[in-house]
Amino acid sequence: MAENLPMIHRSSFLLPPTTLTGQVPATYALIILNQRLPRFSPLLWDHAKVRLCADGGANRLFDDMPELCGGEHGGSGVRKRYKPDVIKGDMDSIRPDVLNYYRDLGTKIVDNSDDQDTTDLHKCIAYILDFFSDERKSNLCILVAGALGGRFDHEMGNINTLCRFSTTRIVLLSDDCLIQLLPSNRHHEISIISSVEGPHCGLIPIGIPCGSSTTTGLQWNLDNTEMRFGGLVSTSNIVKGETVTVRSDSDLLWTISLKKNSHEDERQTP
Ligand SMILES: Nc1ncnc2c1ncn2[C@@H]1O[C@H](COP(=O)(O)OP(=O)(O)OP(=O)(O)O)[C@@H](O)[C@H]1O
Ligand SMILES: Cc1ncc(C[n+]2csc(CCO)c2C)c(N)n1
Repeated sequence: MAENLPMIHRSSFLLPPTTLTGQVPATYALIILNQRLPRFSPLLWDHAKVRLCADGGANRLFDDMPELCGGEHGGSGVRKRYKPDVIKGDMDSIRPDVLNYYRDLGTKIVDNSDDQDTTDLHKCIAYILDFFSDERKSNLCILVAGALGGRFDHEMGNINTLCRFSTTRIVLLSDDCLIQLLPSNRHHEISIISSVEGPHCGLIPIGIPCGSSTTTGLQWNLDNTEMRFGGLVSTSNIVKGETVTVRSDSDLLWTISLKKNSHEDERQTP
């Protein structure tokens, strides 16, 4: 039964697509939020089969991508190359010039201004789940750029989205770290790509206390350990091996630091 097999996690989306020979690739979708674009956003873009901007995320794509691409083809060349498939949200943050620019390029605009009860990130995830067939959904991984840092209510809203869509693989990313949910109905094998991530990491129960968690591959492993807010949560832990394993009786957040300059290193080491 699938539940008995480990769920494998590997941050391959942080490596250039050309280096991923011999692996069955995930089907990636990218959502850009309204926060400064992480430096590796062009890489995430190249991995993605569908790219969405959540409302004001379109401003960030428009403003930040030319600079991130080193002004290679001038701002307008970069903007045309990085055309989102969809802009979706309640449209109270996107600038009119940005909306008109991408609409004229052919981006689909979905105005959900009538829905003031779910976040723009939630709306984008719902769109992606409708977009892919059941077969492709089984291999789907949604990358969310700009999900951390800045407003704490937004950060918590983004983490809540992981919990609302707990059966979908979603990775929240910032320049500094990534966060994903490890559902308790599976055990987990996290393959560490040490050129781009680690060593700092954390395992955090969310919503409810966690009665028992057991890990391998960390400096401070959990051994049938209870975690709860107000008691122990595993922060400032360190990855020790190539693989971290996690078993737990409640869902946990897994977070790992991302290395600065990792892509320069990657380019130097073929
Ligand atoms: N400072 C931030 N930190 C983390 N995520 C953010 C931040 N700002 C925006 N986001 C994310 O980007 C999405 C789109 O942002 P946008 O500013 O368009 O949202 P919004 O609904 O207009 O926000 P609000 O009306 O609360 O200011 C949000 O749904 C949220 O997921
Ligand atoms: C209890 C409660 N708190 C806050 C909001 C506000 N809100 C939550 S999501 C959203 C859309 C943001 O694009 C807005 C305005 C609400 N509806 N209900």
